[in-house]
Amino acid sequence: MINGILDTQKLLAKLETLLKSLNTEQKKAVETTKGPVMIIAGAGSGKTRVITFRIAYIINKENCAPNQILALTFTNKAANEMRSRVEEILGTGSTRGLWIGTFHSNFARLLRQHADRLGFTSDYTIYDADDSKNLIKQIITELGIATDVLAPNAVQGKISMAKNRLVTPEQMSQNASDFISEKTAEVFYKYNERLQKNNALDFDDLLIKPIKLFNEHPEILAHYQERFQYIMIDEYQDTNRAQYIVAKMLAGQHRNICVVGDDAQSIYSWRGADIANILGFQNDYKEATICRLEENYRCTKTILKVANTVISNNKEQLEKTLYTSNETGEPVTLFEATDERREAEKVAMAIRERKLSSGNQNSDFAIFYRTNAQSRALEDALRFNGIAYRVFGGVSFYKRKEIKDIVAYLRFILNSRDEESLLRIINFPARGVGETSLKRLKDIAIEEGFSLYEAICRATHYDLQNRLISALNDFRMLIEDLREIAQQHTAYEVVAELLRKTRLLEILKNENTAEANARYDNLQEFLNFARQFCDKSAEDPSLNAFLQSASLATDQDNADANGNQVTLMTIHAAKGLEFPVVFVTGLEERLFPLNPDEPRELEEERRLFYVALTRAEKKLYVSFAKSRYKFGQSFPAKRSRFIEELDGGSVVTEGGKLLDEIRLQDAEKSRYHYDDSEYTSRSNFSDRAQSRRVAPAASRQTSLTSSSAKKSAIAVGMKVQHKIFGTGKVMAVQGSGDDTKIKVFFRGAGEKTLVLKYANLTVVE
Ligand SMILES: Nc1ncnc2c1ncn2[C@@H]1O[C@H](COP(=O)(O)OP(=O)(O)OP(=O)(O)O)[C@@H](O)[C@H]1O
Ligand SMILES: [Mg+2]
Repeated sequence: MINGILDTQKLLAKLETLLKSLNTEQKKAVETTKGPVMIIAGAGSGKTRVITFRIAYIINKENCAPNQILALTFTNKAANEMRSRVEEILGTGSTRGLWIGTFHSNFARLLRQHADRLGFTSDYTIYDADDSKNLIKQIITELGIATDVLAPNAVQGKISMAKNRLVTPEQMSQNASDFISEKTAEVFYKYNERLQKNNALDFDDLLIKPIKLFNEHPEILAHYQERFQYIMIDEYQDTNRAQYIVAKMLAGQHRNICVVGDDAQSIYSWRGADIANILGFQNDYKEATICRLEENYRCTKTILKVANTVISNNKEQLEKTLYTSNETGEPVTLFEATDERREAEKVAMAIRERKLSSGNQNSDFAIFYRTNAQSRALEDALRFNGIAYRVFGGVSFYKRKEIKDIVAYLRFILNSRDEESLLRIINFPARGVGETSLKRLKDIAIEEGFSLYEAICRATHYDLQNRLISALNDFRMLIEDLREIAQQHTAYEVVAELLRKTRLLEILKNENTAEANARYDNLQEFLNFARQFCDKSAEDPSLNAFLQSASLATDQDNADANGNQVTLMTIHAAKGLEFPVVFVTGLEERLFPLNPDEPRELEEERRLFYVALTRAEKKLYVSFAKSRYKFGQSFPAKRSRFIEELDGGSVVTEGGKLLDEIRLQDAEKSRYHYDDSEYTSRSNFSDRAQSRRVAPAASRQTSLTSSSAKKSAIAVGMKVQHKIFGTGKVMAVQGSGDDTKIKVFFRGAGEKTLVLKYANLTVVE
């Protein structure tokens, strides 16, 4: 007992210290727990920190059970961080039952409990964007329309947008005025029908089905309204209409809703995010307390100044003040490069230099780009310089073929109505169920009014080849066995058993090609994920929970999965994060801004630039190239208008120098075309790297692979490594034997002539 009291006192003292570490406005936001609260404030002003403290404060001071709090974050990673921060404050286990996560994961969980009310089972499958696109493509084909007339991508975009705006297929059809829009509405209708039939929900459904559920079953809404006494939403500027409505519904009773965001960081309007939600909040909750956070704790004065200067060019924004008491810091460095490879080299060199001069380590650096394709040249240069890095986004681990195949098995084990998954696995690994057999089975299913799987289970009743019947029987037994295992065992055990029974690992191992080996590794990695998941989620290590977490993994997840590596990501994925040193690359017209013609899009691009700049704590680099490869061809590029906006046109302001521009040196200009022939081989090199890419979650240590010195075999064009000068390319070889001299162009140190005998070079493969 005495211990308990002491603990309580200790905890109170801890909370008091924490509250003291907040500024007045932040403290007000934490302590105003009753009634609606809105914090719209600039980058790095502590919005996320306020939400985190608020959760701890409410659990402790308001004596609120964690399961009465709903906290909505933009990524799973942010949710995990918040949860562990609260546990640091209140102790291990103190957040048990807390509903914290993305809209998608919280509502996927809620829907699981009430899926039957909507005609789904709790084992429903979550279709990701690729699954949805495949289904849409199939439907378009079934309607007898060519996919170049009705492009699946475009249709998918329209359907998703409609869903997010709560537009039904019927409404879309009523508003349709031409062939394309009529057919889009028809596909939309059939797509929903097919999802229902497959017992599947897409990402958008996870947001809109709760609204349907609440509208049709007011008693369920009332239950959650009563339960969630406190609701908090981070990154509120990027919520869409459906998210806005569902939050409003849930807050209907207690009205204790706290939203934080920054209109200047709204970067998802292309996905339906609606800035009007901020204005709507004030209308819905006239009594709302508005908090203004004006001090930025993240950036140097210089970085904040350039970010503020840039964003002031936007017309549509709420008035805000943002200052910092941090040091002035270093000027922003601007690099100019001849092409994207040189740009990438400069980034890599700057990282190397900084590691020596400023004591930074790899994990201090982040490199941002506007589009995923840009990461290639950067990856190449980092690898060339022996700098370990990780790429987030791009082709995600879960989208790899072998992983999707395994996931399809797991989905189908739980949900035998999921025909998309069934089609993926029925002949994988090959069991002799070819296209013709499948067609025959589909016909039987239609004739008899069965699902495809029912037809498979009753194969013996039909006139089919014996070999086929036996293959289908084996398949059915495999599925039924695994289904039984899934009912009593953890996700890890199911995955392990699935791999064993299908002999997939063995098959890949025997194949022993580079590709098969990569797949083998990925499957092993997937098995590791399953194990980690089960260790982490002792509360619910079920297959269902594992699949949900795998389906909802975002680009940013596992961004902190240890390892001292440089981070590479798109700016969209960088939201909410911070790094000591940031590189914003590719500042070229029509790349960043991507589409400068449309004023509203230009403003969104500028907000994106603002997000990028404000991720930096100490040092910021921006760069552009004068030519860039696109579609296999080099195109001239023009310096982005955003560069001129960094310092408002003047290089020196009263605060000192803002921008340090490093222009092309003459030597660089003259070697502009020196090794264009090399491009092909280098891009092949990066192709290979691309295919070796592993998951955001899988570790991607890179290192320079070097063979032993092969002095005698040295030749022009080889890449070599020198102890002091780093890596370089052999430009010329003179003389022979002990007198052999070579001329090497080192990326960092320039051209050097060396006596081969003493140079102690290593050939880099
Ligand atoms: N009162 C404070 N004292 C010291 N550091 C603070 C304070 N408030 C916030 N910070 C620190 O400032 C940084 C930015 O905080 P946070 O990420 O919460 O800002 P934010 O407003 O959510 O930023 P963004 O708009 O980028 O999401 C963090 O490192 C945080 O720990
Ligand atoms: Mg934040």
